Amino acid sequence: MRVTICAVGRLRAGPEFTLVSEYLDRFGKSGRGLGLGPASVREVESKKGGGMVAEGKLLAAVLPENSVRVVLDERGKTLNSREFAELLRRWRDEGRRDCAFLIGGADGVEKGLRQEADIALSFGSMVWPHMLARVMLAEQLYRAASILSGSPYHRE
Ligand SMILES: C[S@@+](CC[C@H](N)C(=O)[O-])C[C@H]1O[C@@H](n2cnc3c(N)ncnc32)[C@H](O)[C@@H]1O
Repeated sequence: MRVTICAVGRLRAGPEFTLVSEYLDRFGKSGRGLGLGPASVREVESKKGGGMVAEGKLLAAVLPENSVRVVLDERGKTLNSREFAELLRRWRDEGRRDCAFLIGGADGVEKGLRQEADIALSFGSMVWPHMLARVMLAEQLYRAASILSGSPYHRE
């Protein structure tokens, strides 16, 4: 199952970019034998303004067809890392070819996209900058692949 992170905003070279690249690379390697990955990033930017609605249209345009959709949203459901890994495993076992994660901009993900998503996933009720949410997602993808492969990276 391929993973696509559809995100508002361009991540320039810097610590967040390095971390996202590193974790997604590790996810790709750990997930290969599990039928998970690779992961890629599709970034959108509304240069003419238009806020959340314009960003929503751009995000919808880059979503892979028939993908399972996960919106990252602080009001969403919190999962522990094993539960997140199980969710990925279930979608993979159901034969889903694509899983898309949506990360919004300063105003969040447009309402329609939030309502249509298969799940809204929260990293806690605090609001994080979108680039940190991207780093955390990339790390949790790698952690999920480590859990499913039985690697000792994840400990409880
Ligand atoms: C600066 S936040 C936007 C917050 C905005 N108030 C809202 O209503 O969504 C940018 C993006 O980062 C992600 N994000 C921030 N905090 C999050 C959290 N605690 N859990 C999940 N995603 C989060 C979401 O995708 C959000 O759209």
